Amino acid sequence: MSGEAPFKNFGTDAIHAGQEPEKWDSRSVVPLIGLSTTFKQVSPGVLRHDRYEYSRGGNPTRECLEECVAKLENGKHALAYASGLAATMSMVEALLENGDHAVTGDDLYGGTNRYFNKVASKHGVEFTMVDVRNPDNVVAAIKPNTKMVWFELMSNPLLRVGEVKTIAEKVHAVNKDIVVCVDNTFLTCYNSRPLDLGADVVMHSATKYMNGHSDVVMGLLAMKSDELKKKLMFAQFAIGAVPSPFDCYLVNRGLKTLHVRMQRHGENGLAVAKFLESHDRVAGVSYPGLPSHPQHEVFKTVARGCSGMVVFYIKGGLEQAKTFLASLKVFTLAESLGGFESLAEHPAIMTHASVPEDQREVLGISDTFIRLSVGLEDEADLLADLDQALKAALPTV
Ligand SMILES: Cc1ncc(COP(=O)(O)O)c(C=O)c1O
Ligand SMILES: N[C@@H](CC[Se]C[C@H](N)C(=O)O)C(=O)O
Repeated sequence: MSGEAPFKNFGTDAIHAGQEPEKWDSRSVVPLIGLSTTFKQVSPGVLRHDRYEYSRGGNPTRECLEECVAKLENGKHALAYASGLAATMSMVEALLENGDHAVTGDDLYGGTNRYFNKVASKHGVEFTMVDVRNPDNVVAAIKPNTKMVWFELMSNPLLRVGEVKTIAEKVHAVNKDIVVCVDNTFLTCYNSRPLDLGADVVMHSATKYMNGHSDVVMGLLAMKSDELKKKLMFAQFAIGAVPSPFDCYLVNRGLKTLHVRMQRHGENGLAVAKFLESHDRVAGVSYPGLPSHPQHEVFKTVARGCSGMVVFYIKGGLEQAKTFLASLKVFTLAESLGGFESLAEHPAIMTHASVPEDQREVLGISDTFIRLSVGLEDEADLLADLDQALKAALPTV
């Protein structure tokens, strides 16, 4: 799978869409960083080209990024936010009211789970979490007041696959007004385009692969519908969880190499997954790009390739997991993912500590469960590092 040709013109669009030098009086080839918070009006309430008024509502550097993302997602519109969670919150604020209901995946990034169930629920929105591996579970959870379905295409942390096309078709057959939102942080539009598979909105924590350099926190939403864009743009302006022009500049720059980076992340991810699968200190590996993944065939229908996210269970217990993580030299023990550098972490203690313990137990986010974000380093160095750390954790098998 990994290595297949990307979507047509992907690299060219990543580099040129929304970046026209003619946008700027100076004909700048690289977009300028527009720091001004406010823009001179022609007369009260009349804006030049009907565009910028105040930077929360629109900013030229942010617009370059948003146009590029819309193109890469094969959407019509994209909106940028101060973080992935700010994008998620803006969706809920824009689409749900007190008394409304949403169906979500049960395997979600811990912070999304925390936001839905501990924050948004306080404002009268009800959430039902289901295992989206079976699309019928989503349909069965729909109520008359359901307004949104939300799941991760490749879930964090278990790397379960949400069958976007089937889920969107079945949900829309019940009620075409239910907004299906897919968090595609783990795969990106290089590997899958949920809008083309029937989703209404695609969401990213751009903090991860979309920026790819672990130096910006940002969220993105993309969509085809003008009506959804209008609602979401109003919420973006009215709530104000927007990114800085400098961060927009950086993510826009990161996108220019998305296709090159994702190709290598996919190659290294597959190599690591295969290596771990054959390692005698490893109890089990999950990587949707591997034929052994229970949803490998389904995965191939929703994605063209996989990323650098690999999860596995180490043999032994918590002590062995901790020793493994402490012994790594090329991989860094840290939260987050999708950057050029390889990271390793312990979801139960780190990224998913906010998921209630009973839920973690049901899902299998146990003491021996380890998540890797495989970066762009040389494959041989990554494999050697994993090997030495596994042997340090389990000197004998
Ligand atoms: C899959 C996924 N969605 C959403 C988020 C939230 O994004 P952010 O940290 O940019 O707010 C994260 C990580 O934080 C994530 O891993
Ligand atoms: N301690 C943070 C966890 C941040 Se996790 C960041 C990223 N989504 C990942 O999965 O690594 C918290 O929000 O509790």
